[in-house]
Amino acid sequence: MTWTTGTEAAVSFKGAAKAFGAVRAVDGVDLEIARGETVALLGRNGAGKSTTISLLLGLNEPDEGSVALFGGPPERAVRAGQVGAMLQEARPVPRVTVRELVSFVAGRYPAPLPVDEALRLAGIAELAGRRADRLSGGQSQRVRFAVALAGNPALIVLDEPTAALDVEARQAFWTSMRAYARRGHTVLFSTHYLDEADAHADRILVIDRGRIVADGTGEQLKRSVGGNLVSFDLTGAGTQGLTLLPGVVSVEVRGDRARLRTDDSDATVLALARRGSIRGLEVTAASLDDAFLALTSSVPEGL
Ligand SMILES: Nc1ncnc2c1ncn2[C@@H]1O[C@H](COP(=O)(O)OP(=O)(O)OP(=O)(O)O)[C@@H](O)[C@H]1O
Repeated sequence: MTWTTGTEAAVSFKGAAKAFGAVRAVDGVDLEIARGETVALLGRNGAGKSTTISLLLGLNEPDEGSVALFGGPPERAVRAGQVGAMLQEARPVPRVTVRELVSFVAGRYPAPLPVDEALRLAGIAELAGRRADRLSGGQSQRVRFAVALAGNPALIVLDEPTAALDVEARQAFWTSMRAYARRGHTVLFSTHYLDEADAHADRILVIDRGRIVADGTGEQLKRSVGGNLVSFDLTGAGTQGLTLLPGVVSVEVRGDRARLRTDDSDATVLALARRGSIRGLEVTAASLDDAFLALTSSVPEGL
């Protein structure tokens, strides 16, 4: 079957949209993810990450547009064992051990990983004999990761995979995920954590109100919103004309402090000096957090 070994994108969305009543959870997404990429889907609560993932897995049908995995319908790729998923809500399976659970899932795929390898990769070798329904939240999460890996799928989709993990487990998780990605597999994970997206993805997709509002590396996203932030005390002076200063991309005022996003901080600072506005002056590089806040709206849907 050529479509399993072809060169089509691992993931392809064309104008995909999905609404729940008046809420356009996914609002016209065009997206291609190449085989072997590790991609983070970053967005606030309710931005549309889980809905995008459910369209991708064929759990929901788009109202408009189309979604394809490896050049075919998602259900076909899922049935062919090309996709492994770790979703947010999953009920533990009662009365089976972790090894039995992972073996059962592996057995449903055409070319699974050896069960011990899946357990080891997910960092839960020592939990193999434990009952899967008697684990802590973090342990259960790692079991779900092992379940997602068990079939050795070409594409693995992880919805907020580190949400319940402590710092150590989180690090161990990312080490495992990177090891899996290095085998040439495609990984898509959603997260609220900018640092995780920056550290562990080749590419970050920022989603806001169901739309992809930015697509690039962490560095590219930082640059796209203006490289530096210049802040200073207003000390009663007005904010008039700040947006017109050289280099300034945006102006934000918090209390008595102004923050200018600028793509030419030297020119901005010189112009501020000419205005006499240099009290408490500070120039910092824009962080991914700044980029994220600039790219996404702070007003919840519907307001
Ligand atoms: N089954 C549903 N019925 C009605 N509305 C829904 C449903 N699923 C999602 N929504 C709405 O669609 C929007 C996007 O939700 P989604 O769960 O995709 O966001 P998310 O980015 O995954 O959020 P979170 O980070 O909180 O998990 C939200 O406004 C949500 O309330």
